[in-house]
Amino acid sequence: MKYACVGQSGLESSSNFPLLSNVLANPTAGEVAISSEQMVYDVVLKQASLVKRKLSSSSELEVKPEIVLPGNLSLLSEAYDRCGEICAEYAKTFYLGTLLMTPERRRAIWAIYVWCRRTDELVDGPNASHITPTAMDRWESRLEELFQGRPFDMLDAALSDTVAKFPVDILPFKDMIEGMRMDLKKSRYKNFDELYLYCYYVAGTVGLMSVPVMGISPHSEATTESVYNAALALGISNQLTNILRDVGEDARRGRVYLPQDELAQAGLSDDDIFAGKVTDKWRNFMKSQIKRARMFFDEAEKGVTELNEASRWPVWASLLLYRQILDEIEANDYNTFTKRAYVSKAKKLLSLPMAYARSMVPPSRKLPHVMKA
Ligand SMILES: CC(C)=CCC/C(C)=C/CC/C(C)=C/CC/C(C)=C/[C@@H]1[C@@H](COP(=O)(O)OP(=O)(O)O)[C@]1(C)CC/C=C(\C)CC/C=C(\C)CCC=C(C)C
Ligand SMILES: [Mn+2]
Repeated sequence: MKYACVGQSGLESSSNFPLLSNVLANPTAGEVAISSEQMVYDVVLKQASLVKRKLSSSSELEVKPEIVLPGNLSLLSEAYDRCGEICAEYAKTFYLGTLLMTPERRRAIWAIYVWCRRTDELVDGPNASHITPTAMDRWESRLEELFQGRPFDMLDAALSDTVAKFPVDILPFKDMIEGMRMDLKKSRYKNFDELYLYCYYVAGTVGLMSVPVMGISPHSEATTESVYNAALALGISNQLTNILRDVGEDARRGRVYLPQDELAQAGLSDDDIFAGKVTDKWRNFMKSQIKRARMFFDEAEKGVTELNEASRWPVWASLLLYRQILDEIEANDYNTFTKRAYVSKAKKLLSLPMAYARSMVPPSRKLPHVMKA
């Protein structure tokens, strides 16, 4: 059966899918039209059931014992240390947050971070103009190899060890590569449905990769699916924020990630983006985009408390810090053409104890059913 993705306005709510409607529109003959959100939700369900199955079939906790040859042990620990250094260099606050996690979880998250960073660098880094589809295919083959225990280099070896120890599936990794491929060949997004899929590929996937390592609290009564859904929402909200912050920078590279149909509805076009003038039309457009990004952050909040206690702080910190970029965009009068919205050091510092306080809140218990008099 063939599936066709369809467009959605993206701001309405529906019962099955938390933030979007699942409208079927204009499928061509022989196709069943499903929205990007439905496609991505299927991935969430698959990941959640996979992790449940793997955990219930294993008699140990999540971490498998080390079976390594004596010489390899120190090589592996060097590889993880290098991942930690890279993480500290690129994402200091997040790195600090990981220090609260258990050593196994912490180094596994570093290994995932480094693989994501390297994947992003392929299309965003200094050599991006030389990256061909073949290079992406080779990167994907390397991924498959490392999942089968045959890493190509030291950093891959750390991830190879991580995926052997935690119930991490290859699909979100492959999907991230797919997102980078999309970035190479696509510079416009017809509607929010197309943009949603892109955001899932490049950022929602990070949530799906991280939860099996971070772990869900043993006290959580939430369903695994709902926690994965929140993780996905955090990735989407971060990426939407990233896009709103970088409108000017992306336009200078010939890229417009904003949904074309919503721009048109607001009376705007690519030319307005390239001209970079803050008008009332632009302000109104940005207000609705910010509102949507905040809805995804709200959705993400519901899941953070359900994570293992030691994993909550870095996630809260990342959520609070990234969400404040939206406040800064507002404070800059929506000028994301020439001003980069950033959160000051003072505000960042203030957010850290706030994140810590939130991370102390245990998962909520379902109230026992109370009979009405
Ligand atoms: C605690 C935490 C944040 C863990 C995630 C660690 C991790 C593996 C991060 C990888 C990030 C990465 C390098 C992704 C590659 C693609 C990319 C660059 C995406 C953008 C990140 C922001 O980076 P930056 O501002 O540096 O962007 P530029 O390249 O400079 O443009 C993204 C916007 C998305 C990153 C997505 C997340 C951080 C989502 C994390 C979600 C979770 C950890 C799930 C938490 C669980 C629940 C239940 C809420
Ligand atoms: Mn990037």
